[in-house]
Amino acid sequence: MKFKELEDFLGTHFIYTYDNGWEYEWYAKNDHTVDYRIHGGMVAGRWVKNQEANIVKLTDGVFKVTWTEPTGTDVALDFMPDEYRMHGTIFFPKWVQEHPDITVCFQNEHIPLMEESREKYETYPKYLVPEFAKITYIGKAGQDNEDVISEAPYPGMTDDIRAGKYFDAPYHRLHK
Ligand SMILES: C=Cc1ccc(O)cc1
Repeated sequence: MKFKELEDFLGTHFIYTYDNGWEYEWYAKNDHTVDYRIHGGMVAGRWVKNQEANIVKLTDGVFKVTWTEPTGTDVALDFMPDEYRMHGTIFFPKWVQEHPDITVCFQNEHIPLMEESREKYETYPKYLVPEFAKITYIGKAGQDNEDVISEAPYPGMTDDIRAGKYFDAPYHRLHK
């Protein structure tokens, strides 16, 4: 199916691997909310639900997503799903680069720690990571589906999802 309007993009679940090897999983939960899990890279193991974001259509089939996190990390993503390509820029504060372990958690349960850490440690210079990525999976999860990102990442999870072993046909999580 071709993507054209924002409505086509909202409710879509993606897995992609950045050209630097970092693997991410990301869900356009609704027109102002995103969920994600990080499977590879500097902060592998981190996962987040209900991050407020700005999501727009740039032109037919091209979508831009931007947000700022409790850690002070800023993110800008551009999706070209029909080409199985996206581009992401992550703007990490210095402290996340120096202490990535602090951010590797289910962030929703540790918001005060993120806010304390961004005050306690240094912000600058920021560490910019601009990378293209290859989209390896596109799933039509529907909007506000709490099953899409509902547990911590585990080794082999993205292979299970791609193999159709993780979600049933109505896009609910199997083996709960
Ligand atoms: C820091 C979060 C984040 C989430 C998705 C993505 O592609 C890049 C960064």
